[in-house]
Amino acid sequence: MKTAAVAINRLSYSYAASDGRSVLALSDVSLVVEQGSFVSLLGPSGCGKSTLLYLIGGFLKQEGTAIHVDGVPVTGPGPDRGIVFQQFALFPWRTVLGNVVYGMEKQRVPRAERLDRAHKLIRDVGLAGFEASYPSQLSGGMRQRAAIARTLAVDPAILLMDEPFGALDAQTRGIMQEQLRQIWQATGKTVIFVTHDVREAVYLSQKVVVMSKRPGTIKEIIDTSFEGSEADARVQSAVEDIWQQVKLEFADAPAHA
Ligand SMILES: Nc1ncnc2c1ncn2[C@@H]1O[C@H](COP(=O)(O)OP(=O)(O)OP(=O)(O)O)[C@@H](O)[C@H]1O
Repeated sequence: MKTAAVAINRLSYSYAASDGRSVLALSDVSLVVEQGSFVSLLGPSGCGKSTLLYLIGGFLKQEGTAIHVDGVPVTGPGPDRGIVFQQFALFPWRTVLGNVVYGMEKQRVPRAERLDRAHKLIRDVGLAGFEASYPSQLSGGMRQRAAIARTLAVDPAILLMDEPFGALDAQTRGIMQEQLRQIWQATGKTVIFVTHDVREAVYLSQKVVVMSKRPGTIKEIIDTSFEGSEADARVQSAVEDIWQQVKLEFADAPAHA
């Protein structure tokens, strides 16, 4: 049996709003993400998808021990969890190569090894030839590839992705989805992927977690690991089913606070 990379047990989370009240963003969320699996979080705007991702990443603090990564309670960020944001979080003053080696410098990986690893990753994400370019000289898709390479460079066991392709045009997005799928299959990393796009979620993931409107709860977890000759038809029918679920939540979701 696969072991749980992430186990969440009855997690609730509130933000302190500026008027002193608190905003309940997540309510009683329980979820197991198995090691090496690809799970998408889907739900209406403001339902707490990013909040859940940041809590798993340890970037938001929570009291208690509702989240475990490999059996250890999350108390803060760690090198076992890498995050990719929608807006390409690259250092503008560093080249592509400089960005990709950054985390390895912090980890004191020897220079020759970090350059080797960086060059390989840059090739893997299709950026060979752009090592010396600065982020401002790259297209959106290229920047996001560089950001993915930078996150992969420190070899996190778990990749947390917050709408990583949300800002890309449809064609680039399709190419990036295919590349991510290949990276996932080649590396066996656990991926938790936030998206608004039902088709993207079904295409990429083994499981789609549908969340309710705020306060976010888990409405349904749908198995989408289709293989074989029926796969295409089953993807299509899963997209339609999940879309129906999500539509109900979107229909009466409050405006994003
Ligand atoms: N710093 C904050 N202070 C107060 N409330 C917040 C804060 N950050 C988020 N929220 C609220 O918490 C709820 C969940 O936000 P979150 O960004 O996790 O939702 P989301 O599902 O990722 O939304 P989207 O799909 O629009 O990105 C929202 O109602 C939001 O307004």
